[in-house]
Amino acid sequence: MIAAFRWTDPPGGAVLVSDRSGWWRDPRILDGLGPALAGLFPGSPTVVVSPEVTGFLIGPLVARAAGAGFVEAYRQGARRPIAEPMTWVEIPADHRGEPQHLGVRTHLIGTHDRVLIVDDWASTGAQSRALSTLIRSLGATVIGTAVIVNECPPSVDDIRGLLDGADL
Ligand SMILES: O=P(O)(O)OC[C@H]1O[C@H](OP(=O)(O)OP(=O)(O)O)[C@H](O)[C@@H]1O
Repeated sequence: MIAAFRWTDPPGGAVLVSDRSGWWRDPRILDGLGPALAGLFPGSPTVVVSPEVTGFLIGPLVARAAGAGFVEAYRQGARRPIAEPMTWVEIPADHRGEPQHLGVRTHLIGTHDRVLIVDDWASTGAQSRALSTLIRSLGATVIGTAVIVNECPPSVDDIRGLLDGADL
């Protein structure tokens, strides 16, 4: 996975950005991601929840491996309004320092659910923290957050990664 990852220097950009596309491009890595991420936490989730947009790629892979369903967590303002009733949570500042809201269709998560949050990357842990709050507000249990790269200090919530920031 390390060989398939690159830091890129976009034109006019002040900072390097991560190019994770090599992970999805490699059939062996793509095939292994779901089981590897599902294996970070013992126990059987009933549902995987992932934030837009890269989470929509990773989350279903993990759900398949875990025998769970998948629920999208949308970013407010990123698309046309969703017709069904939504439950939203505020993120005061994401890793870019900008506020945002994440929301799920309320009827898709209930008190019987054990939820695994999945994403490609945890930087500050803000999205994981906010999604945990949202899921608990619906009465469900949060198993933890599984990510490919975890840059958060060990003290930040229950986030587990396949790699940490130093690996890249
Ligand atoms: O731990 P945090 O500080 O909350 O940061 C983690 C988030 O940052 C990235 O999202 P990004 O905004 O780059 O969106 P993307 O999925 O569209 O790449 C990544 O996909 C996580 O969702």
